[in-house]
Amino acid sequence: MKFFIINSGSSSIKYQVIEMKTETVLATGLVERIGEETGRLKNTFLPGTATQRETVLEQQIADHYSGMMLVISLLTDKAHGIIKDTSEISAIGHRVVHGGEDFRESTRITPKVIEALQRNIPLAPLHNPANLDGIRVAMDIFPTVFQVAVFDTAFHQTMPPRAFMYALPYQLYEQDRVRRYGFHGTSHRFVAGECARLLAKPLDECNLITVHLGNGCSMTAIENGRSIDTSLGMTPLEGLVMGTRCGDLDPAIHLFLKQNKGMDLEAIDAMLNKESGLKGLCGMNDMRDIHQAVASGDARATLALEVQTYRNRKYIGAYMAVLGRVDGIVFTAGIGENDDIVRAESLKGLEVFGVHLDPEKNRLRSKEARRISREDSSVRVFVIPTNEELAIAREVANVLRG
Ligand SMILES: Nc1ncnc2c1ncn2[C@@H]1O[C@H](COP(=O)(O)OP(=O)(O)O)[C@@H](O)[C@H]1O
Ligand SMILES: CC(=O)OP(=O)(O)O
Ligand SMILES: [Mg+2]
Repeated sequence: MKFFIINSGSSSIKYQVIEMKTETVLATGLVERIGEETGRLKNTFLPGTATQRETVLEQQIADHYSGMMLVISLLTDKAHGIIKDTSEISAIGHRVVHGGEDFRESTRITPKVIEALQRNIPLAPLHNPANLDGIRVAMDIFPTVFQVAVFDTAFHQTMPPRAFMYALPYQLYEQDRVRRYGFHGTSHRFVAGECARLLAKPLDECNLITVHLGNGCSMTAIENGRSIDTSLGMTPLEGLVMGTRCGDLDPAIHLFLKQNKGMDLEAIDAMLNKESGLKGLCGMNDMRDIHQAVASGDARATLALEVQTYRNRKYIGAYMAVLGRVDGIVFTAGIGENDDIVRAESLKGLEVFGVHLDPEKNRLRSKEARRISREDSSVRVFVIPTNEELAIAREVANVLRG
């Protein structure tokens, strides 16, 4: 049983083909720079095996439709492909970023669901149109295949109003659904499940803080297995310091920029999403580059690292206060899984709350889920690799089983 998992972003498409019986990845890839002069498709068949094969194509990719067509022709290539016929795909799973308040669970895609996604476009103008494009293309090419939407927002639908309401005029919530939704839910849910296994405790008895630090960053307070607060907001801009996104900000800065810098709201929004965060502070948004710069004495890179890890620490402290008892803190995603310095800095000073990192375990490089706190740490700390694609595939299997 093969599933095709699609994560269609504003200018990229990530995908995987997974054999579900063994949860083996048959193909994984990324289409980038869609709509630019030269697009790029990188595909890997049988990643991590002795017979791994990589293909890179560089050519113009006008839109998501052409991107998907290119992917499918590669996957079904007579000589090298891993799918002989599109009918071999049993189901397709789509990452959909914003489900609004309409979706608490993953759902089979029907015309009604597509309508609801369209209604939610104003809540996620950058993400949902691209997700819808991915769905439309897949529907055209695989018209008879079962398709499922898996929402970034679904896991956070258990937040209580005190956590999801903004202190704004109530009508904005009532009429326009202005509230915190939270994102990366598929990842937070996945690592929470893995953490419960490491703690040898049922998930619904676990209190956790999950820290997803990738390009986008977010943190979630999980009480008895359910999300009760999270750092991203109505859009994926609030909270932690991200690669290019600012996170928390005084909203009056908008007015200041308009009045003093002559910027319009669109320019301000673009700056906060694409030119801020680590990149805004030091000109680099890849944490590996930032560490190199820090090592060679770059003061702004050092500042960027400090601002990010200080914000992380503040949120961890806040979520400890919200949860009371914390069984585990989990680091995940590109930075969370690989960066021992960010982890150590983010937990600095929390010893007083029972968080004791084991410096050696923290430094150890590994692709495995592991504990990095000392034996006597009352709050255990873990590094757990996230796998959003596998999590989506498992959700698809659930929906398929009904
Ligand atoms: N070995 C590493 N050390 C530190 N940071 C890393 C390492 N590998 C990847 N990263 C960071 O992870 C980020 C990407 O994380 P990822 O979870 O793949 O993001 P996304 O899926 O949002 O694109 C990169 O920007 C980079 O800063
Ligand atoms: C919603 C979001 O922030 O996603 P990503 O981290 O993939 O940009
Ligand atoms: Mg990611």
